[in-house]
Amino acid sequence: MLIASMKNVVFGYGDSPSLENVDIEIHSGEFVAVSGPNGASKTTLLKLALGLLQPWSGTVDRASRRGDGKKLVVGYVPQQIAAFNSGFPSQVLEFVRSGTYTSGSWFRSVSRQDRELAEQALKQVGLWELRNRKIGELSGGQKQRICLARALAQQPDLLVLDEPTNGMDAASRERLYSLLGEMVKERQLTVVMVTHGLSEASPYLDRIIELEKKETGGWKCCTTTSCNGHFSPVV
Ligand SMILES: Nc1ncnc2c1ncn2[C@@H]1O[C@H](COP(=O)(O)OP(=O)(O)OP(=O)(O)O)[C@@H](O)[C@H]1O
Repeated sequence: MLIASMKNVVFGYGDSPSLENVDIEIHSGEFVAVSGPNGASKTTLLKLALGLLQPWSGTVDRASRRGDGKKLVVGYVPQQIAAFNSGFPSQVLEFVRSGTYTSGSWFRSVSRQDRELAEQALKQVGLWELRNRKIGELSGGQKQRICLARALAQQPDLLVLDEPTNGMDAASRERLYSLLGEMVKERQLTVVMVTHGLSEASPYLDRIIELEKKETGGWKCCTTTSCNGHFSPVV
């Protein structure tokens, strides 16, 4: 099933386009990485795909329903988690559980299922022992992981992650890639992830969307596809 597609998309923040001729399709159950140097418009590409930015021209289509007719749930973990200063008042488990509210009202009472989903997500990212700590007291890598746990607690069909391994040590990065790879295989989760760690992630990836500089100054997308962990250009 086609989850999102971008056809001939052009976008820029100023007078000239920074992203040009973007043609991408994301299918259900794929693990796709978006890669490229700093400033190559990776975050911009995610925001266009999510509908947070509108293209100058071209079309962006997103599925709103799953194959079984239920609403398609999207979990988005942005790059900068600036709001978590030392005074951020929430406790870890409470924050992760708040992810489950996105499927209903903020004002409904917390169900047993919400609790179980939050607990499971926190265990999946390996931070169960920190459940009673204040978020503001955590390290950068730990904050990153609880944001991921919050997104997982939503039981998303599509997970959009912008550099989720920022601040994580090697063991945590490996654990995250392998967890995502497992969820893609077992639950038909679709993952689109901006990363600078292609070599570590590549055993789990189906495709890489690489942003390359054009002679005209903007950036274009080149897609490569996986074959037993080796990637070759899509022709
Ligand atoms: N709101 C904005 N207004 C104007 N320019 C912007 C805005 N957001 C991003 N840009 C510019 O657009 C370009 C692409 O930014 P973007 O954040 O998408 O890059 P990126 O590939 O994700 O970078 P990084 O790897 O450093 O996170 C950069 O030159 C950036 O300065």
